[in-house]
Amino acid sequence: MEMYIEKAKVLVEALPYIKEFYGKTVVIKYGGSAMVDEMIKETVIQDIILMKLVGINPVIVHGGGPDINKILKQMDKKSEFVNGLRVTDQETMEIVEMVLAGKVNKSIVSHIQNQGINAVGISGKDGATLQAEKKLVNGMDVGFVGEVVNVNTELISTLIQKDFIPVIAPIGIDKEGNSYNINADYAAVAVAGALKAQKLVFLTDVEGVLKDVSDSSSIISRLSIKDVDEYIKNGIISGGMIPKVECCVEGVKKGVKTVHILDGRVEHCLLLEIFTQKGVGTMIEE
Ligand SMILES: NC(=[NH2+])NCCC[C@H](N)C(=O)O
Repeated sequence: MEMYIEKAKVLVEALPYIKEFYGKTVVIKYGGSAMVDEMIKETVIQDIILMKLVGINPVIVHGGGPDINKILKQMDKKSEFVNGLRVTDQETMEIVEMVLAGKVNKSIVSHIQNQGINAVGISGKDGATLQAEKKLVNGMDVGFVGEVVNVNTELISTLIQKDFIPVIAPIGIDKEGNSYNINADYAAVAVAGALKAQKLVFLTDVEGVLKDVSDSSSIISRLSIKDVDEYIKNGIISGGMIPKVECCVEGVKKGVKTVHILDGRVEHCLLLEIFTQKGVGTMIEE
């Protein structure tokens, strides 16, 4: 009997969160290992479907995974580099768009449809969802690399209303109709902010924000955006974690209630974070 009680407790623990998040939007930035490992990929999709079936509206913004480099290589497309930065010329941009909005995007849609749930894959160009401008990287023009200047939420909102899970490839469009490659983290923040999402969840290849980077058990479970500057100053947040956390702060400032950094290598990290009290990653809030 004991065993059954434990199982019931898991569901009862989830109950207040199912209530709280019912009808709310949760944006998931899907990238890294969670996109590469077939087994993990399947569990991520399962988690998203469970969220959907308990009344949450998931919106997926995905990265490119290793596919872009692989296909550029296969097509023997040599990249030019300016001060270490890859230049996205017209031809490279076309390949990036084919891979992101074609292959990667549609593969995610297939996985969801395989489970009998409706998903629609769009790129940021569809419905002028991600309106972009050229972005200078370290003051340099590196081609068709863009930043989001405005999000038109109409198409995403329509899909949500009709019960489709939107799956968004981070490609922006400018006033002339040019395509821009957008960093998927930034695209996810822009989308979550514009939708005033309940949550933005980053699936990453790290445990979360750690107090001590060499100790994976030292995870900071909750972090207020007020404390971020100090954590950066004293080196607790450092290196590649800085831009990630800055994205989270921006999300909260744009009106997203909580932003989560999760370890996408952990099976069912989404369910564990969203439907338990302690969660498994770092939750960033006001
Ligand atoms: N890393 C954490 N402290 N997570 C707590 C998550 C709490 C709750 N399940 C939520 O999603 O809002």
